[in-house]
Amino acid sequence: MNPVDVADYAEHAKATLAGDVLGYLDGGSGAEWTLRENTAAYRRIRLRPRVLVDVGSVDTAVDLLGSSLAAPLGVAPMAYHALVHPEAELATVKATGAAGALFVASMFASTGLVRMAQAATGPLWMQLYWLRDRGALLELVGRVEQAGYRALVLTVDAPKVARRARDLRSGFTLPPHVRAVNLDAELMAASHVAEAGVSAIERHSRERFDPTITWSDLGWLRERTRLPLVLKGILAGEDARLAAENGVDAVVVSNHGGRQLDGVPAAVDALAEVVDAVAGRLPVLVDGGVRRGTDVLKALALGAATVLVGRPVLWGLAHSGAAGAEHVLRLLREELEEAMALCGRPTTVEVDRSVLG
Ligand SMILES: Cc1cc2nc3c(=O)[nH]c(=O)nc-3n(C[C@H](O)[C@H](O)[C@H](O)COP(=O)(O)O)c2cc1C
Ligand SMILES: O=C(O)C(=O)c1ccccc1
Repeated sequence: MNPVDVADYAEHAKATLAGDVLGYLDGGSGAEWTLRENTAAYRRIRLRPRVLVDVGSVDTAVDLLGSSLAAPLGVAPMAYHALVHPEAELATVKATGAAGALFVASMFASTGLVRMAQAATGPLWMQLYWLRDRGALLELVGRVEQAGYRALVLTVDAPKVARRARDLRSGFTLPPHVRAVNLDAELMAASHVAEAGVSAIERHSRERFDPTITWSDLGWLRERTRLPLVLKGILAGEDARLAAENGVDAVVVSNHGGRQLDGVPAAVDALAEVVDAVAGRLPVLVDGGVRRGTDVLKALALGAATVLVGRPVLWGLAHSGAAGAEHVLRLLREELEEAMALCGRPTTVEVDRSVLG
């Protein structure tokens, strides 16, 4: 049967992917409470439509850090797209451009960063973790700048990767053909070996990520790149304010898709606090649990500039490569268009908190 919504793609992935890969993709940390909250929270938010508004044409376009997007949608940075399809990030990058969305490549992408840039037809950002080896970090930043990426996204909610029970139970390790090709061979090797009680991904992050960095270190990176700097993994208003004061250009409200600290609220429930704290000084993005166009509308209403989508894109990629990933993004965009029309808000600038009931 042809998928008609994101839930259909989720079901297809569940029925067809190998158990350990599915567990790595779909799973979260701890008791997976936050993971469940991410989707449950959207279902608790109610919409408040206005009627007899001319919605003969609906425009989903937004501007974000100097780029214009046909839809307020982006692909969240996710490691190793090659786990689910041989065309990997080349397929998802092409799909994203075709859908008019933003692509955020993971530092742990399984495709070369130059090849991703060559396949891109829309804005492309690169996500980074802060490596203990600052030389290696800067060298990577140089290659990212050179390749034409338009922003750096520093993920700050993972000084170490959290324990994920599904990966420990399955003994998940990367298959030999899946590698973080933009990082050095030593780092890559660690992710292929399992060890009792520590997943391969958890271990290499512990060895290579720098858990000591603070706001003052951010200045060091800020001085060494001209690219806009985005912080991903903000959940507190105080941190959003500090971001604005420390030369950061945008923040992503995120709990890492329920994969880091379990027990934090759904990203969408933390959104208003962050939006209010930055008070228009920075664009605020959000990710986690977006599965419907109405979810996108709710996030925009709470002040998000753009919404990032994670797992659904990999479900689409697993289903049918670039076509599936593009269909997932187009579905969300079409559902958003429909929701905006039915809510009586034909442009994104008209979407504010009055949309919420
Ligand atoms: C398989 C997988 C890999 C991920 N890898 C990364 C990563 O390399 N860097 C990062 O900042 N976030 C990573 N994330 C988190 C996503 O960027 C995003 O925050 C999350 O998936 C959003 O939630 P959603 O999947 O419910 O849309 C990953 C998430 C998944 C599911
Ligand atoms: O799996 C993840 O969520 C993630 O962020 C990650 C971290 C390090 C390596 C690969 C993925």
